[in-house]
Amino acid sequence: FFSKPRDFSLPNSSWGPEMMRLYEHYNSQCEAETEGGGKQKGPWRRIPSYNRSLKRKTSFFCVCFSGGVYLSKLIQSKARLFTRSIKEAGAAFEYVLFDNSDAQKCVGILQAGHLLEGPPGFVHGGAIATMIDTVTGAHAAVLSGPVMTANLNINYRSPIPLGSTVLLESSLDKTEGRKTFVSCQVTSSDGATLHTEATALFVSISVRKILD
Ligand SMILES: CCCCC/C=C\C/C=C\C/C=C\C/C=C\CCCC(=O)SCCNC(=O)CCNC(=O)[C@H](O)C(C)(C)COP(=O)(O)OP(=O)(O)OC[C@H]1O[C@@H](n2cnc3c(N)ncnc32)[C@H](O)[C@@H]1OP(=O)(O)O
Repeated sequence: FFSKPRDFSLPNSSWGPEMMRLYEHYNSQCEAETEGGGKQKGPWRRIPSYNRSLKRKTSFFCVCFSGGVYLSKLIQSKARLFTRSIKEAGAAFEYVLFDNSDAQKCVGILQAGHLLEGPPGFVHGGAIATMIDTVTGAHAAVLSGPVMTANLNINYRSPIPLGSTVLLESSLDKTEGRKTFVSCQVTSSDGATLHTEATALFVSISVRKILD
C-alpha cells in the first residue's frame, strides 16, 4: 500500500537483535559530538534506499518489434529494484548500507530471510552475489557516479545460515579512467567467520546514452 517512495533502509519489526546492533553501531557514528556539546557529521553516512523513479521513453523499436507500447509501458510501470521487490518485511533482503568517504569504504548489513534459501538452511549463492553487487555497486556509484557492473568474481568460503545477519565490507582498490575496482568481504556479524570474498569492476556510464 505504499504510493510514495519509502526508505527501506530504516529498522522495521522484522529486524532481529544482531541486525539492530550493527545498525546502531554504524548509525551512531553518523553524527559526532563537538567539544561544545553540539552535533557534527560523523565518519559514516547511511545511504537511504534507492527508489527507482526513472521513466523511460517508449522507443520506435519497442512499439514495432518487442511486444508493443502496452507491454513495454506495463513492464516499466511495474519495475522495481530487485532487492526491494518483496513486500513482506523480513522475508527476503533486509539490508542497510553505510558509506565512509574518508576511509573509502562502504558496509552493508544484511539479514537474510526465508525466501533466499539455496541449500537447505543456507542462503542461495545468487542471493549472496546480488548483495555483493548491491554493496560494491552502491560504493562504486558513490565514488564514481553512474556505473555498471562489468566483472564480479566471487569465492564462496563458508555457507551463510538462513535468517542470520552478516556484514558486507566493500573497499576501494583503485580507479583507472572509467574503471573502479573494489573488493568485498562477507563475514558473520561478530567477524569470526569469513563467508565470502569478491572483487568487482565497475565501468562509468553515461545514463543518457543508456536511456536513449
Ligand atoms: C540506467 C542505468 C542507471 C545506472 C545507475 C547507476 C547508479 C544508481 C545508483 C545507485 C543504485 C543502487 C543500487 C543498485 C544496485 C546494484 C547495482 C547493480 C549493478 C548491476 O547489476 S549492472 C547490471 C549488470 N551489468 C551489465 O549488464 C553490464 C553489461 N555491460 C555493459 O553494459 C558494458 O560492457 C559496460 C558498460 C560495462 C562497458 O562498456 P563500454 O562500451 O561503456 O566500455 P568499454 O567496453 O570500452 O570498457 C571500458 C573499459 O573497461 C574494460 N572492461 C569492460 N568490461 C570488462 C570486463 N568484463 N572485464 C575487464 N575489463 C572490462 C575495457 O577493457 C575498457 O578498459 P580500457 O579503457 O582500459 O581499455
